[in-house]
Amino acid sequence: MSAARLELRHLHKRFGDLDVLADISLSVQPGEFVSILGPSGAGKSTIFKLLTGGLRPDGGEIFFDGVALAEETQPFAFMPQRDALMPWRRIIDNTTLGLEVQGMARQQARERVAPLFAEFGLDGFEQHYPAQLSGGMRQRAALLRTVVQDRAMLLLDEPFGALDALTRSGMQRWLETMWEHHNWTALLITHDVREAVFLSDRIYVLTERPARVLREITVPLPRPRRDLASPQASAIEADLLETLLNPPSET
Ligand SMILES: Nc1ncnc2c1ncn2[C@@H]1O[C@H](COP(=O)(O)OP(=O)(O)OP(=O)(O)O)[C@@H](O)[C@H]1O
Repeated sequence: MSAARLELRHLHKRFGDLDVLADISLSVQPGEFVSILGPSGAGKSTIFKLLTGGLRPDGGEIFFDGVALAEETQPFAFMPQRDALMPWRRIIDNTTLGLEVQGMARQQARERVAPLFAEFGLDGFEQHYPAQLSGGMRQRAALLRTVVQDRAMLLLDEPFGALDALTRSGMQRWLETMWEHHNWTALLITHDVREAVFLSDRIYVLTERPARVLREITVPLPRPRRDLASPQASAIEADLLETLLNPPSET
């Protein structure tokens, strides 16, 4: 079998006396949508910080396309929990930010992002400021800024956590369509069980801190997943919820 796009082997991280990640091993195949589901404070965002270079692990290894991840390489496009748009920059100039940081001239970056505005539901809002957009539109702008950097893998940290339930459902459908269309490889952090079932090919369930992988499940539902009320989807959701609420006790 060819190498996973991303593989974490026995990652371990502590902050002083606080053991946050006890033992995290997981993998993501090219083109796969994988979620990490876990209780609040378990250490999910810490995993992303280890990937994006903000933190170093105390133990374990990270492989990308079969090669140990080097500090100077950054194959990830990362979208944080909050949209993190700059309020004083127009939407077009917010979406070019990642490219500009990489050294691309603003005009060239604008030419790169402009054709994508329609697909991201932002057509006509290029010259608006973030405060003039809805929450869902801001998240789509943040995702546009993230994906336009053309990195090999997307890291999404609860991208829809701050949205109301209806907007969130619409965004999940939209993201699934975009993921299928663009063939992205994605790793999503969420504590929304239904969101994980809706979007994922596979789900890793973490224990409470210090986090370990409690379960790994495959979601065999056909796509597009329009019918989350189906008995099969409901059964997976109920099973995951039960695991989170009543985790098997440690031996
Ligand atoms: N730089 C840091 N220094 C010290 N402690 C930290 C640091 N970063 C995170 N922590 C602690 O590590 C634990 C895990 O934090 P983390 O943000 O990874 O959790 P999470 O699972 O993403 O939480 P949530 O789902 O609520 O966003 C928390 O107890 C947090 O206080």
